[in-house]
Amino acid sequence: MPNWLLPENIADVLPSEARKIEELRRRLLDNFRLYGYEMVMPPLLEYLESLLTGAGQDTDLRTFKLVDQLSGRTLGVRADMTTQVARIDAHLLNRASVTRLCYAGSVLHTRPSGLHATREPVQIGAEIYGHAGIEADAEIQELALNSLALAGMQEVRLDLCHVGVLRALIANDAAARGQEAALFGLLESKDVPGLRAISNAYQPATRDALLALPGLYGDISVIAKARITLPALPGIARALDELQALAELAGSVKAANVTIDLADLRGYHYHSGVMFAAYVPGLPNAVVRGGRYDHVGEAFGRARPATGFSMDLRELARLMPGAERKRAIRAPWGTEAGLREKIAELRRAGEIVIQSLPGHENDQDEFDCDRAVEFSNGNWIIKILG
Ligand SMILES: N[C@@H](Cc1c[nH]c[nH+]1)C(=O)O
Repeated sequence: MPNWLLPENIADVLPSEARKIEELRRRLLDNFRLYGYEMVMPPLLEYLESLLTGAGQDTDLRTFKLVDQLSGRTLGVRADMTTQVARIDAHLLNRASVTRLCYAGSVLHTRPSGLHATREPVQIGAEIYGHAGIEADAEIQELALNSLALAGMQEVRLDLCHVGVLRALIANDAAARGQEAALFGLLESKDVPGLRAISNAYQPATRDALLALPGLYGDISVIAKARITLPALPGIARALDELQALAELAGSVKAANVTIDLADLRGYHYHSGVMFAAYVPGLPNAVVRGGRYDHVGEAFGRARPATGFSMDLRELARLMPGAERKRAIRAPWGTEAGLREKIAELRRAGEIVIQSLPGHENDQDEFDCDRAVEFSNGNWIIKILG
């Protein structure tokens, strides 16, 4: 095996793709700033216990582990920056007010999340801490949809769900308590026979509700149907009200097609309330995931309401149309003051100027040199190339 082969689902990013990713990263971060989000840069590695605090078993399985030669302790490479940002909010900032934070950076996954998925996504996201009301979720949802629009995504499907429905059902039935993980798993895979088997000993109302959840999928009318089908527990009523408010809000954004899926709890292991995932044509996996996770701050010793979203820049950039080749100016190699001054002036004006190294006059692959700097009648001038 040649020793320059890369591991499976790990790849180099070549120039035109790298430029798309970087331009999108800048565009999204600049937009987050317009909403008042402050950027933070958590470390790539942390002690494993801190990295996995509040993160759930799913994150544990996705985390690469290694031994720290300095302390002898186990370190983890981040698989998701969201909980790191919650740690920053809980411990380092220690603010009592609302805090808006954003981030962008590589994360590593031990296993790809799909057949062709990368194990090194470039995660970008935004989080709000300190507000428990639906208004924060509404802002996050708007920003997520807005980010997809900035990435040129025209057709977006937004799936909304709420972990509060299942939690309320479990809390209300002694026989179901302690079986939360199994129930989440069965609902994730929409395993109705499995749900039927596990719920044998539950109250009939809990059982009927669990068996109804996989069918509570569709447009906003599902919420009204759920109000009739599911038991009238306060936790369920609250969850359905929140879903209704967010679905109406998202429905008013043009190009977003909203669906409700009360059994879609895939990949949400630290979330505590309303959750969403956005899908675009051409990609089976969600391009954006987000939602409320009020208990993670508590695991860090400081309870803070939290909600946010994140997405993979690599995947988004791949869905965008190919970047056009950038127009550039070719200049000869040389050290004369006049030439150097001319080149500097053009670059100050935002032009790309590429000096040809001797013997490599036609090498500029990514750039379309439509002009050239030339010496004519004692001056350095720009010549349009045909
Ligand atoms: N980081 C979560 C999404 C999220 C961000 N903030 C809240 N939830 C994920 O990757 O699924």
